[in-house]
Amino acid sequence: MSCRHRRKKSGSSRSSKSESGNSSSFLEDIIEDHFIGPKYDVKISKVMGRYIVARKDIRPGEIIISEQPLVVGPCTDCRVQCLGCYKNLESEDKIFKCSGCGWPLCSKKCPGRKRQHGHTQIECTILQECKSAAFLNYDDLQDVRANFQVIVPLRCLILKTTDPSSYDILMDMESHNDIRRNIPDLWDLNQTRVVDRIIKDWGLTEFTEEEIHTICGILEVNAFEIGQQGVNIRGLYPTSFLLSHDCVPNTNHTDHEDTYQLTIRASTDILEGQPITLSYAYTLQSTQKRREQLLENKFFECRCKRCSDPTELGTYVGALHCPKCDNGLVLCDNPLDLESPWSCTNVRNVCPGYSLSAHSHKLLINRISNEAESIDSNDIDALEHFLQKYRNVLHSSHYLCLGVKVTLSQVYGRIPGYLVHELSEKQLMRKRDICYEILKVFDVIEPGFTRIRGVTLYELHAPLMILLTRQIETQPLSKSDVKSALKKLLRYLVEAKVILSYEPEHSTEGLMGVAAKDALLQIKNWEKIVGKIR
Ligand SMILES: C[S@@+](CC[C@H](N)C(=O)[O-])C[C@H]1O[C@@H](n2cnc3c(N)ncnc32)[C@H](O)[C@@H]1O
Repeated sequence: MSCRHRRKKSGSSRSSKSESGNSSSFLEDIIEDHFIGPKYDVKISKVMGRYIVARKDIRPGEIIISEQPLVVGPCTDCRVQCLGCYKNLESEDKIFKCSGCGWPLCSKKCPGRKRQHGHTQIECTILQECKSAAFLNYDDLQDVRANFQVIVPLRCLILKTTDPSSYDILMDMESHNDIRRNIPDLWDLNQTRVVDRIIKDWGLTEFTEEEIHTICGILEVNAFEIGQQGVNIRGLYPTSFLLSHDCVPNTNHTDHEDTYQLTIRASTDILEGQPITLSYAYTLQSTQKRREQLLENKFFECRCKRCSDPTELGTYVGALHCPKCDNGLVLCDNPLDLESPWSCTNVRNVCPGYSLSAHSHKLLINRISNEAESIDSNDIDALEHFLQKYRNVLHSSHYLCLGVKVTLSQVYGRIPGYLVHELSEKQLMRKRDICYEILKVFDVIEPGFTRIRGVTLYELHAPLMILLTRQIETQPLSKSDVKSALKKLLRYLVEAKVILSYEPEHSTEGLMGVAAKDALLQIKNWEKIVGKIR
């Protein structure tokens, strides 16, 4: 959702613990259920509007909603892309243009041409008849990009005649027009880029300004960011928009690479009557950043448990080290107030007292954040240097450190000079320990069967396996020690395989799931030496 519902995407408390892990038998029991009728009830609250709750107890991994989109198309900040299949076209020497309407397509044979949720015949005819391509200046990609903002609103308007019942569902979604109308930057941009383009420039006078503004709001508040491998698209779904936000969500979602079918699964146990939630913001951010983003893009102030707690549920993902005393942590005095100062929480007789205004804190974090973002994600030395440089400023679980650690967990073992069998024992232990650190924090902020957990468990298996084999080579271990180490590995891999099997087949995560299956077979080979592992 435009900070759209993010694809970043628990099990019972049992299944969400990183160290104890899930029992593999529980995981292997999971079978895809064919669902009969909705698993949720719709409720209304004064604060949140409509939201959904579990109609019965729901288990981790269970599908709650799986549905086709009402509409799909380019994101507002997208690159110039094919209107049919959404392939990025900015690196092409020459952009191919649709022979009908003159808008960008990847080729004459684009699979998304004349296809629902691609470049339909009716869209092509409308864009052609209103001579819309005359407003595309191909010498200025920025200008073409800006024009793409009109595509999804136009697709929504087309539904009014082609599929009135879908249009009614869409128009029943929250637009927050009353709030957005009073944000001149936002409203005026929509007016010039979308409303005026459709009505004045293209002459589609059958639509009203209010109607188009409402659609812009509905998209900002309700659209999901979807698409695989750098594809930058958004979609509106008939039921999934009802999930309320929580900074510790209990679901995650995936979308199908061809059909854009959205599937929402429980990541934790959700008990009957409990709200079914997802996070509209990145979970790996501090309370200040998430709340700012939610206010700016979703128009509400989050007051969830995580936001209300200065320690963010004991994870310290926003904490700083005190520059004035040993071991002091600097936390926000009142996280529900964006203007609140930050102070050292050490007792008075230990710390002389340290405080930072909200403004100074923001400047500091933005500066460090820009530095982190400028690091090449394949440059292990630079990533490690960043962690060293800020070890006395940021808590080791600070989201900026953890973001770098997530990158490190995935590049150690994958890039030339650091391929997994080339790693020294120290580097293997580093990869292993980083994975444990990541799991520990995500077990709290994004618990259960989540993409990050699946990926991190997969990343963890390689250093554990190699460390074990190297250890066996240098100092003989007893059969039972080897067996218990393999048991742990097996548990991690089984869980990774289950979680990653939810991912689209050809996505990086989906392929990792296949690799996890192969790794499991290899562990099985050890049974010839140590006996049955399970
Ligand atoms: C995608 S819509 C969810 C459906 C919406 N409640 C409805 O009735 O159409 C997102 C909007 O729901 C409300 N909302 C969702 N989660 C919320 C939360 N945790 N606290 C306050 N408002 C929330 C906000 O108004 C937000 O802009």
